[in-house]
Amino acid sequence: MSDDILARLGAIIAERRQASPEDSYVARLQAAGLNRILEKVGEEATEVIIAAKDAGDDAGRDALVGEVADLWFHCLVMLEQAGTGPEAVLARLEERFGLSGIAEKAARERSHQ
Ligand SMILES: N=c1c2ncn([C@@H]3O[C@H](COP(=O)(O)OP(=O)(O)OP(=O)(O)O)[C@@H](O)[C@H]3O)c2ncn1[C@@H]1O[C@H](COP(=O)(O)O)[C@@H](O)[C@H]1O
Repeated sequence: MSDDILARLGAIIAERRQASPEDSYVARLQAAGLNRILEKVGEEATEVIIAAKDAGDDAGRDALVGEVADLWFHCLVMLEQAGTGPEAVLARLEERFGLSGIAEKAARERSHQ
């Protein structure tokens, strides 16, 4: 089922701490460490931007979806490395749901005065 795919993927990424880098791409990234993971997040973000510029037709949109999936996946690996996971990000989005970005920014600026 796709509705809990982020949670399921987060759980697999955490389990890969016990896996061998020979057999698992995630374990290989974890063994390589934070800088390598951040390098991958940066590469994937750049690929998303390039794909978004070229997403004017079905093939382009499909390529963009694939690049965003790569970025989300590598962000999950980064979150696990930092000791957190997708549940925390989903909870944050849930908290913000329905709150206009403009209203949120205004409230933040008032609290800093
Ligand atoms: N969702 C993904 C996923 N998305 C992308 N990728 C990998 O991320 C890499 C993307 O990097 P690039 O496009 O830069 O390709 P590359 O040149 O092969 O990468 P590098 O050599 O630069 O590392 C590819 O190797 C993809 O296979 C993923 N690898 C794993 N998963 C999930 O993670 C689970 C655990 O994976 P393993 O740890 O490999 O078992 C899998 O079952 C999947 O569900």
